[in-house]
Order: sequence, then C-alpha cells, then structure tokens
Amino acid sequence: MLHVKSLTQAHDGRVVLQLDHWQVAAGRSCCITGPSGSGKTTLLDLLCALRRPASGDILVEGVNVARLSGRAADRWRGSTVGVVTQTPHLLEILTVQENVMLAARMARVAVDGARAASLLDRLGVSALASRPAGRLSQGQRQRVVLARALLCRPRLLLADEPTAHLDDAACAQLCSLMLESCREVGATLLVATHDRRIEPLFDQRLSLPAPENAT
Ligand SMILES: Nc1ncnc2c1ncn2[C@@H]1O[C@H](COP(=O)(O)OP(=O)(O)OP(=O)(O)O)[C@@H](O)[C@H]1O
Repeated sequence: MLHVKSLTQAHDGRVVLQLDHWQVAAGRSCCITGPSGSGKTTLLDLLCALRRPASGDILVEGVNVARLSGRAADRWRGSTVGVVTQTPHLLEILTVQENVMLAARMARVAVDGARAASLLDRLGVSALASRPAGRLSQGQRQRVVLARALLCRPRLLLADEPTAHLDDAACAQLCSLMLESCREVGATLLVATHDRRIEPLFDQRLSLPAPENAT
C-alpha cells in the first residue's frame, strides 16, 4: 500500500534523508527509528504531502504523493491521512469533543458524534469530553489528538513520537488503539519514535542512519 522509491530530501543544499526502497503493506504497521536529526519527522512530512521531496516517489494506494502540492495535496491528505504531530495542537477554547469532531468538518465527512465518544472512551479520556481543551495535560492532549486523527478512519495513520508524554498504562492504551484501529480497516500505521517501550509492537521497523555530519 505504501511504496517509497529513491527518495531524497535536502535542506540548504544538505541531504537530510535518503531512502532507496521501503514498502509497508495495507493493514501493517512500521516504526521509524533513528537518532535525533536522522530525518524521521522529515519523512513523515513527505509521506503526508506537507512537503515535496528533492527526488523520488512515494506511492500510497497508487497515488504518487511526491507529485502533489497545494490544494491537491490538502484534499488528498484530508481524505486519506490521519496525523498525530509531535506537539499536540488543539483549539483551546473548544471542548475536547468539539476538537475531535473538527476533523470530520475539515475533511467534509459525515461522522456520528458517537464515534468520537467511543474513541475518547477507548483512550480513557471520555470524562474530559466536555472540558475546554486548554485545560488538558500534555498526555491527555496526545490522546485527544489521536482520537481526532482516527475519527474519519484514515487509510494511512502517521504519528510522530505519540507516546513521549505518556506513562506506561496510557502508552499501552494508545498503542493498542492505534494498532487495532488500523488493522480493523486495513490501514497502514507508521510511527516515528525514540520510545523503546513500543518498538516491539510493530510488524516492521525502518531504522534511519545517523546524519552524516553528526559528531
Ligand atoms: N525546515 C528546515 N530547514 C532546514 N533544515 C531542516 C528543516 N527541517 C529539518 N531540517 C534538518 O533536517 C534534519 C532532519 O530533521 P528531522 O526533524 O527530520 O529529524 P528527526 O529524526 O525527526 O529528529 P528528532 O528525533 O530530534 O525529532 C536535521 O538536520 C534538521 O536540522
């Protein structure tokens, strides 16, 4: 379902990511590991068409995402990808439930409020549903952001350090929901992480090398 070929990205004339060949099947999961600066976040940005690579192809269910830009990229991302960013952004004056439902409005997809409630429940944060998002801890935010990313049943779920602020119980709960939700609908799950607790949970692992000029 995901097929990356001869991918490179550069910043200021410096190659920051080089990936010759990588494949992850639909319904499978892969963790992306590597030292700080090895290009994990850069790779996720390319995979969801937030940026275009310097060269190479990224095929997601037949669409070459590396060629998308502007509105076409936004439309494709909205219909296909769920994203959990490293810093969990929520609209602080809206409630938790409203923040989760916002994903459906942005993607112009009709989703029942019961699905949002069920996702929040599976993540152990249903008691927070009517609380303003501005009053949440980092770990609570991370779980709400995952519920939002899963709401529209994305074909591709990308998560950048999703467990960084979570204790062991919340970490296990969040990973089970990501893995189960993706398996249930045959979606592909890609998680960039430094968290040793979660690395064994994935079907595959992509290990990015240290940047060349690292000391
Ligand atoms: N917008 C940018 N402009 C210039 N350089 C950038 C930019 N974004 C990333 N880089 C560089 O690209 C390299 C890879 O960065 P990236 O954030 O992808 O690494 P990472 O593996 O996710 O790191 P970490 O584990 O610390 O989050 C780094 O050397 C970084 O400085």
